Amino acid sequence: MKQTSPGPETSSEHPSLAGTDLFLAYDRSTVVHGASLRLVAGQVTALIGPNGSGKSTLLRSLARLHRPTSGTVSLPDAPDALALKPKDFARQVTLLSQSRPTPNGVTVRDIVGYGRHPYQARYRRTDADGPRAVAHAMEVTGVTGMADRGVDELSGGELQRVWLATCLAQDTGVLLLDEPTTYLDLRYQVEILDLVRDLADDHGVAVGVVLHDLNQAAAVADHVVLLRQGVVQASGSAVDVLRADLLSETYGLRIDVSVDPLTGLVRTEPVGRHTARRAQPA
Ligand SMILES: Nc1ncnc2c1ncn2[C@@H]1O[C@H](COP(=O)(O)OP(=O)(O)OP(=O)(O)O)[C@@H](O)[C@H]1O
Repeated sequence: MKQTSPGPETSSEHPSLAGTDLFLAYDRSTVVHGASLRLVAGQVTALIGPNGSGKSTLLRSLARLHRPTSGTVSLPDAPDALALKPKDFARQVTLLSQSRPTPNGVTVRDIVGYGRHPYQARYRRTDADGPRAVAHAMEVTGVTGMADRGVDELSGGELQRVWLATCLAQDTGVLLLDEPTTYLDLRYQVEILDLVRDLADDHGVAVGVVLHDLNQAAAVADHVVLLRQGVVQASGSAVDVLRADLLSETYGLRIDVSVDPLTGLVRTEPVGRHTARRAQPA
Protein backbone atom coordinates (compact mmCIF):
# COMPACT_ATOMS: atom_id res chain seq x y z
CA MET A 1 0.00 0.00 0.00
CA LYS A 2 1.22 3.44 -0.87
CA GLN A 3 0.89 5.64 2.23
CA THR A 4 1.00 9.00 0.56
CA SER A 5 0.49 11.33 3.48
CA PRO A 6 -0.60 11.20 7.08
CA GLY A 7 -4.18 10.05 6.63
CA PRO A 8 -6.64 8.32 8.89
CA GLU A 9 -4.46 5.20 8.84
CA THR A 10 -1.61 7.04 10.51
CA SER A 11 -3.60 9.60 12.43
CA SER A 12 -2.91 9.56 16.14
CA GLU A 13 -6.55 10.55 16.68
CA HIS A 14 -8.65 7.81 18.11
CA PRO A 15 -10.91 6.54 15.34
CA SER A 16 -14.68 6.45 15.77
CA LEU A 17 -14.69 3.23 13.77
CA ALA A 18 -11.75 1.19 12.57
CA GLY A 19 -11.44 -1.81 10.32
CA THR A 20 -8.06 -3.48 10.64
CA ASP A 21 -6.47 -5.96 8.26
CA LEU A 22 -9.83 -7.07 6.92
CA PHE A 23 -10.05 -10.07 4.63
CA LEU A 24 -13.51 -10.41 3.10
CA ALA A 25 -14.83 -13.26 1.00
CA TYR A 26 -17.92 -14.55 -0.77
CA ASP A 27 -17.99 -18.33 -0.37
CA ARG A 28 -14.34 -19.16 -0.73
CA SER A 29 -13.41 -16.29 -3.02
CA THR A 30 -11.58 -13.52 -1.19
CA VAL A 31 -12.43 -10.09 -2.64
CA VAL A 32 -10.82 -7.77 -0.06
CA HIS A 33 -7.27 -8.54 0.99
CA GLY A 34 -6.10 -7.07 4.28
CA ALA A 35 -7.71 -3.62 4.05
CA SER A 36 -7.49 -1.20 6.97
CA LEU A 37 -9.56 1.92 7.38
CA ARG A 38 -9.97 4.40 10.21
CA LEU A 39 -12.93 6.75 10.30
CA VAL A 40 -12.29 9.74 12.51
CA ALA A 41 -14.81 12.09 14.12
CA GLY A 42 -15.34 15.25 12.08
CA GLN A 43 -13.72 13.80 8.97
CA VAL A 44 -15.04 12.47 5.69
CA THR A 45 -13.24 9.49 4.18
CA ALA A 46 -14.07 8.63 0.58
CA LEU A 47 -13.61 5.13 -0.82
CA ILE A 48 -12.96 5.14 -4.53
CA GLY A 49 -11.96 2.52 -7.07
CA PRO A 50 -13.18 0.70 -10.16
CA ASN A 51 -16.26 -1.51 -10.27
CA GLY A 52 -15.78 -4.68 -8.29
CA SER A 53 -12.76 -3.39 -6.37
CA GLY A 54 -14.42 -4.17 -3.03
CA LYS A 55 -15.69 -0.76 -1.86
CA SER A 56 -19.22 -1.87 -0.94
CA THR A 57 -18.04 -5.11 0.64
CA LEU A 58 -15.55 -3.19 2.77
CA LEU A 59 -18.18 -0.64 3.81
CA ARG A 60 -20.67 -3.40 4.62
CA SER A 61 -18.10 -5.17 6.76
CA LEU A 62 -17.66 -1.97 8.79
CA ALA A 63 -21.44 -1.96 9.26
CA ARG A 64 -21.31 -5.62 10.36
CA LEU A 65 -23.33 -6.73 7.33
CA HIS A 66 -20.45 -8.79 5.97
CA ARG A 67 -18.53 -10.92 8.43
CA PRO A 68 -14.78 -10.83 7.85
CA THR A 69 -12.80 -13.99 7.30
CA SER A 70 -10.18 -12.33 9.46
CA GLY A 71 -9.41 -8.88 10.81
CA THR A 72 -11.26 -6.69 13.28
CA VAL A 73 -13.89 -3.97 13.37
CA SER A 74 -13.64 -1.79 16.46
CA LEU A 75 -15.39 1.12 18.11
CA PRO A 76 -13.95 3.33 20.86
CA ASP A 77 -15.77 1.37 23.57
CA ALA A 78 -15.60 -1.99 21.84
CA PRO A 79 -12.33 -3.46 20.54
CA ASP A 80 -14.47 -6.18 18.94
CA ALA A 81 -17.52 -4.40 17.56
CA LEU A 82 -18.76 -7.67 16.08
CA ALA A 83 -19.51 -8.84 19.62
CA LEU A 84 -21.80 -5.89 20.46
CA LYS A 85 -25.56 -6.35 20.74
CA PRO A 86 -27.27 -5.19 17.52
CA LYS A 87 -29.00 -2.22 19.15
CA ASP A 88 -25.80 -1.08 20.88
CA PHE A 89 -24.00 -1.16 17.54
CA ALA A 90 -26.91 0.54 15.74
CA ARG A 91 -26.78 3.48 18.15
CA GLN A 92 -23.23 4.13 16.97
CA VAL A 93 -23.07 3.18 13.30
CA THR A 94 -25.51 3.41 10.41
CA LEU A 95 -25.19 2.49 6.75
CA LEU A 96 -26.97 3.84 3.70
CA SER A 97 -26.61 0.85 1.39
CA GLN A 98 -26.81 0.89 -2.39
CA SER A 99 -30.19 -0.75 -2.68
CA ARG A 100 -32.92 -1.65 -0.27
CA PRO A 101 -36.27 -3.29 -0.87
CA THR A 102 -39.10 -0.78 -1.09
CA PRO A 103 -41.91 -1.76 1.25
CA ASN A 104 -45.51 -1.31 0.11
CA GLY A 105 -48.07 0.74 1.99
CA VAL A 106 -45.60 2.52 4.25
CA THR A 107 -45.31 6.28 4.42
CA VAL A 108 -42.14 8.33 4.25
CA ARG A 109 -42.60 9.38 7.89
CA ASP A 110 -42.88 5.72 8.93
CA ILE A 111 -39.71 4.76 7.09
CA VAL A 112 -37.72 7.62 8.56
CA GLY A 113 -39.10 6.62 11.97
CA TYR A 114 -37.52 3.17 11.51
CA GLY A 115 -34.21 4.93 12.08
CA ARG A 116 -35.23 5.33 15.72
CA HIS A 117 -35.55 1.60 16.23
CA PRO A 118 -32.28 1.27 18.21
CA TYR A 119 -33.62 3.72 20.78
CA GLN A 120 -36.95 2.05 21.37
CA ALA A 121 -37.53 -0.55 24.03
CA ARG A 122 -39.73 -3.48 23.12
CA TYR A 123 -42.66 -2.81 25.43
CA ARG A 124 -42.41 0.86 26.26
CA ARG A 125 -41.77 4.03 24.32
CA THR A 126 -38.68 5.64 25.80
CA ASP A 127 -37.47 7.55 22.77
CA ALA A 128 -38.10 11.13 23.85
CA ASP A 129 -35.77 12.49 21.14
CA GLY A 130 -37.48 10.50 18.39
CA PRO A 131 -39.97 13.02 16.97
CA ARG A 132 -37.38 15.80 16.89
CA ALA A 133 -34.77 13.54 15.25
CA VAL A 134 -37.24 12.33 12.61
CA ALA A 135 -38.46 15.85 11.82
CA HIS A 136 -34.89 17.16 11.56
CA ALA A 137 -33.75 14.27 9.34
CA MET A 138 -36.68 14.84 6.98
CA GLU A 139 -36.06 18.56 6.86
CA VAL A 140 -32.36 18.42 5.98
CA THR A 141 -32.93 15.85 3.26
CA GLY A 142 -35.84 17.81 1.79
CA VAL A 143 -38.50 15.11 2.25
CA THR A 144 -40.79 16.83 4.80
CA GLY A 145 -43.25 17.75 2.04
CA MET A 146 -43.71 14.09 1.12
CA ALA A 147 -44.01 12.79 4.71
CA ASP A 148 -47.47 11.27 4.19
CA ARG A 149 -46.82 9.76 0.77
CA GLY A 150 -46.26 6.04 0.31
CA VAL A 151 -42.60 5.21 -0.37
CA ASP A 152 -43.67 2.88 -3.20
CA GLU A 153 -44.81 5.90 -5.23
CA LEU A 154 -41.56 7.88 -5.04
CA SER A 155 -38.93 8.41 -7.73
CA GLY A 156 -35.49 6.84 -7.32
CA GLY A 157 -33.96 10.12 -6.16
CA GLU A 158 -36.78 10.89 -3.73
CA LEU A 159 -36.46 7.41 -2.27
CA GLN A 160 -32.71 7.79 -1.93
CA ARG A 161 -33.24 10.94 0.14
CA VAL A 162 -35.82 9.16 2.31
CA TRP A 163 -33.36 6.35 3.06
CA LEU A 164 -30.71 8.93 3.89
CA ALA A 165 -33.20 10.61 6.25
CA THR A 166 -33.74 7.22 7.94
CA CYS A 167 -29.98 6.95 8.52
CA LEU A 168 -29.80 10.50 9.87
CA ALA A 169 -32.72 9.87 12.23
CA GLN A 170 -30.62 7.06 13.71
CA ASP A 171 -28.38 9.87 14.99
CA THR A 172 -25.12 7.92 15.07
CA GLY A 173 -21.55 9.17 15.39
CA VAL A 174 -20.51 7.08 12.39
CA LEU A 175 -22.27 7.35 9.05
CA LEU A 176 -21.48 4.96 6.21
CA LEU A 177 -22.82 5.89 2.79
CA ASP A 178 -22.62 3.70 -0.30
CA GLU A 179 -22.92 5.89 -3.39
CA PRO A 180 -25.36 8.35 -1.76
CA THR A 181 -25.58 10.56 -4.85
CA THR A 182 -26.80 7.82 -7.18
CA TYR A 183 -30.20 8.63 -8.71
CA LEU A 184 -30.02 12.24 -7.54
CA ASP A 185 -30.27 15.23 -9.82
CA LEU A 186 -27.43 17.75 -9.75
CA ARG A 187 -28.98 19.96 -7.11
CA TYR A 188 -29.48 17.11 -4.66
CA GLN A 189 -26.06 15.63 -5.42
CA VAL A 190 -24.54 18.91 -4.29
CA GLU A 191 -26.93 19.26 -1.35
CA ILE A 192 -26.25 15.75 -0.08
CA LEU A 193 -22.49 16.28 -0.29
CA ASP A 194 -22.88 19.62 1.51
CA LEU A 195 -24.95 17.86 4.15
CA VAL A 196 -22.27 15.20 4.56
CA ARG A 197 -19.67 17.92 5.03
CA ASP A 198 -21.88 19.74 7.57
CA LEU A 199 -22.43 16.54 9.54
CA ALA A 200 -18.68 16.12 9.84
CA ASP A 201 -17.85 19.79 10.48
CA ASP A 202 -20.73 20.83 12.72
CA HIS A 203 -21.69 17.58 14.42
CA GLY A 204 -18.38 15.71 14.53
CA VAL A 205 -19.76 12.73 12.62
CA ALA A 206 -17.21 10.30 11.19
CA VAL A 207 -18.28 9.65 7.60
CA GLY A 208 -17.17 6.87 5.28
CA VAL A 209 -18.56 7.30 1.79
CA VAL A 210 -18.23 5.29 -1.42
CA LEU A 211 -18.14 7.58 -4.44
CA HIS A 212 -17.61 6.91 -8.12
CA ASP A 213 -17.26 10.56 -9.04
CA LEU A 214 -13.64 11.44 -8.31
CA ASN A 215 -14.37 15.17 -8.39
CA GLN A 216 -17.05 14.70 -5.74
CA ALA A 217 -14.53 12.78 -3.65
CA ALA A 218 -12.04 15.63 -4.04
CA ALA A 219 -14.67 18.16 -3.04
CA VAL A 220 -16.04 16.46 0.05
CA ALA A 221 -13.34 14.24 1.52
CA ASP A 222 -10.58 14.90 4.03
CA HIS A 223 -9.11 11.54 3.14
CA VAL A 224 -9.36 9.36 0.08
CA VAL A 225 -8.80 5.61 -0.01
CA LEU A 226 -8.20 4.07 -3.42
CA LEU A 227 -9.06 0.39 -3.82
CA ARG A 228 -8.08 -1.88 -6.66
CA GLN A 229 -8.94 -5.57 -6.79
CA GLY A 230 -9.60 -5.61 -3.07
CA VAL A 231 -6.30 -4.01 -2.11
CA VAL A 232 -5.80 -0.48 -0.78
CA GLN A 233 -3.57 1.14 -3.39
CA ALA A 234 -3.23 4.52 -1.75
CA SER A 235 -4.61 6.45 1.17
CA GLY A 236 -4.22 10.10 2.04
CA SER A 237 -5.36 13.57 1.07
CA ALA A 238 -7.14 14.13 -2.26
CA VAL A 239 -4.02 15.81 -3.68
CA ASP A 240 -1.88 12.82 -2.77
CA VAL A 241 -4.24 10.07 -3.91
CA LEU A 242 -5.92 11.62 -6.95
CA ARG A 243 -2.78 11.58 -9.07
CA ALA A 244 -2.81 11.07 -12.80
CA ASP A 245 -0.38 8.14 -12.79
CA LEU A 246 -2.07 6.31 -9.93
CA LEU A 247 -5.61 6.84 -11.25
CA SER A 248 -4.75 6.01 -14.86
CA GLU A 249 -3.08 2.78 -13.79
CA THR A 250 -5.89 1.82 -11.42
CA TYR A 251 -8.77 2.54 -13.80
CA GLY A 252 -6.93 1.44 -16.96
CA LEU A 253 -7.72 4.72 -18.65
CA ARG A 254 -5.91 7.99 -19.15
CA ILE A 255 -7.08 10.37 -16.43
CA ASP A 256 -5.76 13.92 -16.43
CA VAL A 257 -5.54 15.75 -13.13
CA SER A 258 -5.34 19.47 -12.43
CA VAL A 259 -5.94 21.81 -9.54
CA ASP A 260 -8.69 24.37 -9.96
CA PRO A 261 -7.01 27.76 -9.48
CA LEU A 262 -10.16 29.28 -7.98
CA THR A 263 -11.20 26.59 -5.50
CA GLY A 264 -7.89 24.78 -5.02
CA LEU A 265 -9.78 21.51 -5.54
CA VAL A 266 -8.35 18.63 -7.50
CA ARG A 267 -10.14 18.11 -10.83
CA THR A 268 -9.96 14.81 -12.67
CA GLU A 269 -10.76 14.35 -16.34
CA PRO A 270 -11.00 10.91 -17.90
CA VAL A 271 -9.74 11.05 -21.46
CA GLY A 272 -11.50 8.73 -23.90
CA ARG A 273 -10.79 8.40 -27.61
CA HIS A 274 -13.42 11.02 -28.46
CA THR A 275 -12.16 13.54 -25.91
CA ALA A 276 -8.60 13.09 -27.19
CA ARG A 277 -9.71 13.48 -30.83
CA ARG A 278 -11.59 16.71 -30.11
CA ALA A 279 -8.60 18.08 -28.23
CA GLN A 280 -6.40 17.72 -31.37
CA PRO A 281 -5.37 21.08 -32.83
CA ALA A 282 -7.19 21.82 -36.12
N1 LIG B 1 -23.18 -11.37 -3.22
C1 LIG B 1 -22.01 -11.64 -3.83
N2 LIG B 1 -21.64 -12.90 -4.12
C2 LIG B 1 -20.47 -13.17 -4.73
N3 LIG B 1 -19.58 -12.22 -5.10
C3 LIG B 1 -19.91 -10.95 -4.85
C4 LIG B 1 -21.14 -10.58 -4.21
N4 LIG B 1 -21.18 -9.23 -4.09
C5 LIG B 1 -20.04 -8.78 -4.64
N5 LIG B 1 -19.28 -9.80 -5.10
C6 LIG B 1 -17.97 -9.69 -5.76
O1 LIG B 1 -17.07 -9.08 -4.82
C7 LIG B 1 -16.21 -8.19 -5.50
C8 LIG B 1 -16.30 -6.82 -4.84
O2 LIG B 1 -17.62 -6.33 -5.05
P1 LIG B 1 -18.10 -4.96 -4.44
O3 LIG B 1 -19.56 -4.84 -4.70
O4 LIG B 1 -17.63 -4.86 -3.04
O5 LIG B 1 -17.26 -3.94 -5.31
P2 LIG B 1 -17.48 -2.38 -5.53
O6 LIG B 1 -16.11 -1.79 -5.58
O7 LIG B 1 -18.40 -1.84 -4.52
O8 LIG B 1 -18.15 -2.40 -6.96
P3 LIG B 1 -19.13 -1.34 -7.69
O9 LIG B 1 -18.34 -0.10 -7.91
O10 LIG B 1 -19.43 -2.04 -8.97
O11 LIG B 1 -20.35 -1.14 -6.83
C9 LIG B 1 -16.60 -8.20 -6.97
O12 LIG B 1 -15.73 -9.08 -7.64
C10 LIG B 1 -18.00 -8.77 -6.96
O13 LIG B 1 -18.26 -9.48 -8.14
